Amino acid sequence: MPNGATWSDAEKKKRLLVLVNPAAGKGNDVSAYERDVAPVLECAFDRARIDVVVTTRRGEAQERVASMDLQNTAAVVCVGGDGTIAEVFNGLMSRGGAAEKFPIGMIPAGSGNAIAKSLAHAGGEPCDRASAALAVARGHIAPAGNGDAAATAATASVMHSLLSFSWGFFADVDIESETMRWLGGLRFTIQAIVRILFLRRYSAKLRFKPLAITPDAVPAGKKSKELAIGQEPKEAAAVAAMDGASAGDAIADRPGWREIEGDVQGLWALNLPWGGEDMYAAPGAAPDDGCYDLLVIAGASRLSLLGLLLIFDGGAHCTHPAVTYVKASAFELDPGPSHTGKGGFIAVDGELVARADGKWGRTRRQARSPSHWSPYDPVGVVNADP
Ligand SMILES: Nc1ncnc2c1ncn2[C@@H]1O[C@H](COP(=O)(O)OP(=O)(O)OP(=O)(O)O)[C@@H](O)[C@H]1O
Repeated sequence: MPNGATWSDAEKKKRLLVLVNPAAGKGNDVSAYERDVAPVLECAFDRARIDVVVTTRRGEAQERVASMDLQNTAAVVCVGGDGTIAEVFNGLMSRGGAAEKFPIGMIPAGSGNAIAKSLAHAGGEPCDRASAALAVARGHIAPAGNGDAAATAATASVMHSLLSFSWGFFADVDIESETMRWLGGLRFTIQAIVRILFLRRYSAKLRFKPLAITPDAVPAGKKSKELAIGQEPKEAAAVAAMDGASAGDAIADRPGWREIEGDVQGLWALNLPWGGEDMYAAPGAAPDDGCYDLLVIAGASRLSLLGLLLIFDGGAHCTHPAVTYVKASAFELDPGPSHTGKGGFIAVDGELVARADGKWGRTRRQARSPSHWSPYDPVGVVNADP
């Protein structure tokens, strides 16, 4: 369905599958769905055609979507956070074909809500349940990933990503803050401060294929390239930092690739501009630009990281001396352990990536235990959009 279109009569006769994750955010109250979302959805779909499923465990949303009747369903609506959307997206991608372009409605009810925030920002809408419900009821569909999704060749399995790939500082903050889920989005800030105070040092080898940003290279309709020409001062400053040619060392046997090796503290690769509702992490990112925006932190002191944390909400971190910000069509990460032997997680769309041998990361409790620590194998991430 093109942007701006609304549900056709034929689609309105289909069913709407609503998946409510009661564990998302501070603990999703199903009555909040009934109060804020259901009445709006019922403007477009007959109540009897709306199937509401409250998930009972991790993985259920993915399983349901993997086996649902696509022909008779108009869309899947996620009431949860990025993890819920990631499950639904992976469930659809596992089916292949038309399922890969199946509409997903996103009602922000998680801690980060980065995907919903990015889409709301692009549409000039506020990121809240009622506005998102209205967007679903209107049937306005925007591309959010299929043409630009990463096939993440992680060690244990292939994971498809709409939003992000993170390692080191960024993933540790995300994964280790899950015990503070009751705090909502504040859990990220608190855990980031903890991680800065008890700083871990990591080593890694990061290889990436940067995209040269020049006004001449701007394909029509590509938002991130429009930003590169500079429409908003803050964003233009951030995009100015995306000079792939000056980031990293050239790799002799791989033309066009660069390498950063050594004291790399964290990598956050984003497919969308917002990394959380108040984290304008990658101002130049767009869902359909065929690349990831890489944020690499290397050699930063505690003070420097604290300073970074304070300016993350507006995008100014991109020009910080400790940050390399570059657009890349592919990248490979060979992560080493942290000097404490703890953390060093990899997360895709905020979800922990398990290791291939299953010895570590089989459960989150195991993953957090240093006795289970061993490094990941190298991970390659490519963009599905050539
Ligand atoms: N009934 C349930 N009990 C426990 N976990 C669940 C249940 N249903 C779904 N989950 C899992 O809850 C996890 C967290 O959900 P989600 O990511 O949507 O919320 P969040 O982490 O608060 O938000 P965000 O990812 O935006 O920060 C997901 O990994 C999902 O698989």
